[in-house]
Amino acid sequence: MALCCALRPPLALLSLPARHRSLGTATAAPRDGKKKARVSRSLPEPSWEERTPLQVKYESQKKILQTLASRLEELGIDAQKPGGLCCPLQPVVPSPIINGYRNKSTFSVNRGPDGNPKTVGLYVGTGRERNIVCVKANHVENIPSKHKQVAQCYEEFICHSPLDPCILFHEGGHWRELVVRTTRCGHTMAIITFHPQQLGQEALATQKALLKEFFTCGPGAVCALTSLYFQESTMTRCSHEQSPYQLLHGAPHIFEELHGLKFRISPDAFFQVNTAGAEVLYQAVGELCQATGDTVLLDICCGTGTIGLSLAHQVSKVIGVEVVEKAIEDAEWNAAFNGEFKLTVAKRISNCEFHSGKAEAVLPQLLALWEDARPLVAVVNPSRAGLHHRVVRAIRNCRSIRRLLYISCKPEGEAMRNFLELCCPPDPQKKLAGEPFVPVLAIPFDMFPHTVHCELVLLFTR
Ligand SMILES: C[S@@+](CC[C@H](N)C(=O)[O-])C[C@H]1O[C@@H](n2cnc3c(N)ncnc32)[C@H](O)[C@@H]1O
Repeated sequence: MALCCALRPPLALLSLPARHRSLGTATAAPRDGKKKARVSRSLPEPSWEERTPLQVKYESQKKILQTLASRLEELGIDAQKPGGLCCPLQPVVPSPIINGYRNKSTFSVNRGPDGNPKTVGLYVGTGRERNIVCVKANHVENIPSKHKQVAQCYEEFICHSPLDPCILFHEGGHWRELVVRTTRCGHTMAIITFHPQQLGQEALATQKALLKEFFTCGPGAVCALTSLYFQESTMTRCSHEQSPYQLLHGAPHIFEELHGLKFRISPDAFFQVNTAGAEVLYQAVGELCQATGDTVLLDICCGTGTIGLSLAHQVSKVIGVEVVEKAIEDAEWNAAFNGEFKLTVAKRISNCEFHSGKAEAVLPQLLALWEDARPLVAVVNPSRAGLHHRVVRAIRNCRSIRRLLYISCKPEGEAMRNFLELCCPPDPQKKLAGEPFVPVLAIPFDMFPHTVHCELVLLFTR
């Protein structure tokens, strides 16, 4: 069982291991242990409370760049820069919003500290210690009050339902997760996951009707949902293709504004969880791309097309690739809508194409068409699983790509493997033939205040 990331933050920060509690902010740590020990002796180590979370985050990003530098050295690449980092690390860019910034929250249904098995909230504890409980999210600072209100109403609904919560699939029960998504224009989407177990169509229809009634004319109407979805699911997670999101009430999409553009968002489409933070991030990505009028921008793992569409006016063409079909439909709609109505942008958005499918399947053929063409800049923003090795190979072997921005919320994980494959010497066995990339700049963004996590942008050139 995974801990909900909305609750991880304060707990995780407080329990940071001692190795994360070294000194320093904007300057890199000395490379030799001796010097480091001298620094530690001469200055008392500040407690976590004495340091800002941004300093804590800076330290952890620094360690990631130090790890990358040593791994590259092991491959025979002279990568160590001052402080043992693989490239300069800029200070963490703060989020414009600190509290209540989340536009999406996922609430579980499970036993609370009082024993109530119909508690809607967030998990605390660990599976290994068998001490997981579900606690209400009322005091969690990064979740907005609207999300808490919908969670409270859902709890009220399931508490009055004769059906059981589904805690362990094989033990039966029905009521599962609630996802709440909101936008700055006041839209609220709720998605309820339900385990059908042995229920027939008629019984399912009854539950859906009760849910709709509760949220449209019952006590849940205070939430003023603009979309209410229901998904039957017998697995931990189901895509729309595996089990469709069923619209019970309202509009099929919510809409968000970002950099003056309007974005349509489907229930299963990714959107950065901190919209104001995303604006800051995309602005910086635009600057780091150094695009000229004839640049072609590859937006790999593009979601609803936010990065490509934000930068479309700077480049000759945007090519987006994304695995979630509904997100690609959103991206196409977003391109068309903003192209048609946003005549104020310097160039109308008519230069974007989006491809649906796994990047590892789509990209190799796509890049073959662009080899030796105009300058290509690649922006990759994969999920935590990182890029498939075929994607790295296709990028690496496409000579026109001289500049690559890797955006990652977990650079210490699978992304590290990608960094090494991008930068290692040519390796015929792995079919990594092109010139290696070199990391030249790292900028962390505080996309997730109240947590230990950052969004890291790593710029590579060759
Ligand atoms: C962190 S999100 C970034 C989305 C987008 N760049 C943004 O800023 O909104 C990662 C995206 O990668 C997509 N994705 C995951 N695996 C993929 C794959 N194998 N091929 C293409 N897209 C993938 C996910 O569906 C998700 O939309």
